[in-house]
Amino acid sequence: MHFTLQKSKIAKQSSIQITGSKSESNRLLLLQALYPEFKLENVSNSDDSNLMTNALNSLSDIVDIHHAGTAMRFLTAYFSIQEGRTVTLTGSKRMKERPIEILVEALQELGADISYVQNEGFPPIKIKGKKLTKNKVSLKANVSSQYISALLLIASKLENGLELTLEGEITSIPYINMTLSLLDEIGVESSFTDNIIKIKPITKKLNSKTLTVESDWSSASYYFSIAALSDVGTEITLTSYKENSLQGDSALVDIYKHFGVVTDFKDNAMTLKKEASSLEPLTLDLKNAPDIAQTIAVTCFALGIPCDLIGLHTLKIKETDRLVALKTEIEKLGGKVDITDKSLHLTASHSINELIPIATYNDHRMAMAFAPLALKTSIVIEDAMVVSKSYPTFWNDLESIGFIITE
Ligand SMILES: O=C(O)C1=C[C@@H](OP(=O)(O)O)[C@@H](O)[C@H](O)C1
Ligand SMILES: C=C(OP(=O)(O)O)C(=O)O
Repeated sequence: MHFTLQKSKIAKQSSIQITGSKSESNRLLLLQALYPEFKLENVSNSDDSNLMTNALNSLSDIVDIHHAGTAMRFLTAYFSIQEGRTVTLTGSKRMKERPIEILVEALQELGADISYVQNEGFPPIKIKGKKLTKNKVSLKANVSSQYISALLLIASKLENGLELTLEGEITSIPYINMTLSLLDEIGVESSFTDNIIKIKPITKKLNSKTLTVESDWSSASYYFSIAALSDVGTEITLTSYKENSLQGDSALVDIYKHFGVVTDFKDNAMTLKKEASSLEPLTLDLKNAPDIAQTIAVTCFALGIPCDLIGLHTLKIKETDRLVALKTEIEKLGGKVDITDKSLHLTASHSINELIPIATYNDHRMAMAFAPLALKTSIVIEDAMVVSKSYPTFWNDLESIGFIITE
């Protein structure tokens, strides 16, 4: 379904409630399956978190996690330790192109029984759950942090815990720290020094408690972009956010100062306020926050700000090759983009072509990142419902603040 977004103007003051972080939810859902003694509040309503919940509750021997990358990686580790159970873990066409070999090899080294059903190194995989007795493994850390988080999430259930050596430059580190912080919150001890992570095994029942998931910062990024493109004085309040977040995408607060967006935290909410700003070029390394690259590139394009985004080496193995997708769609709209396999350079442009259909490539973040452009010109978003992967109520929320959207 294509959505047309008429050139819109948003309310001077508005408020939005986004549900819990998809990343935190998918970790905590898995941990809850391992340790049923704790409860969760503000769990993400995303497709990916629903798929995670269903997969953890499923008794079927085939589990299909569609486009959900974290679910694919985390469940590979989870099913590896479900003794006596055999599961084939599969996903969408794109998921079958997203590499999983580094994680599979690490689990195999720990003793897991995993085999490839179609192509070596990629889903679908067949996992025969068993007790893993080894506790030391090394893996490449520069491809996806999700492999590392997957191992950490099951580590406290291994009889000797886990000692993980990370080889090479570590990518997306905040996501690894998020995993360790959540483990700490439920009572699992760990250490992370230099490139070695150690997790202690848990032998007794954990203390029961309720954990409240903080709202999703990657979803919040679209409101930072909307604020940046709005009139000076516009305020958007987003609830259930804290200043000291576990989510690396909270770097948005500093990054969007460049675009005149000032963030105030009060009573469990943050208010984004647009102030006057200049059009200085922007250079950013996003290796710690890859999911906000599309949002930032489109903000720059909309404001006519040139930018150099580096540290984007993980983007080509996400829901689509996000570097190619960004270049293709921004250029359709009249921009000029140069990419390598890990960077994007945007040349400042001074106009945006109207009503060009923007392709979304089964990537929720393509649809959401381009939507704020409607504050500058009328746009068309193809397959607009892709947003449900992480933010199912995105379009309703945009309408509630003044966007005019028609099918
Ligand atoms: O662990 C996580 O929850 C995630 C880690 C990141 O992936 P990479 O480590 O592959 O960059 C991020 O892009 C993804 O959306 C969520
Ligand atoms: C990359 C993402 O998700 P995943 O890897 O979990 O599919 C994302 O949400 O931007």
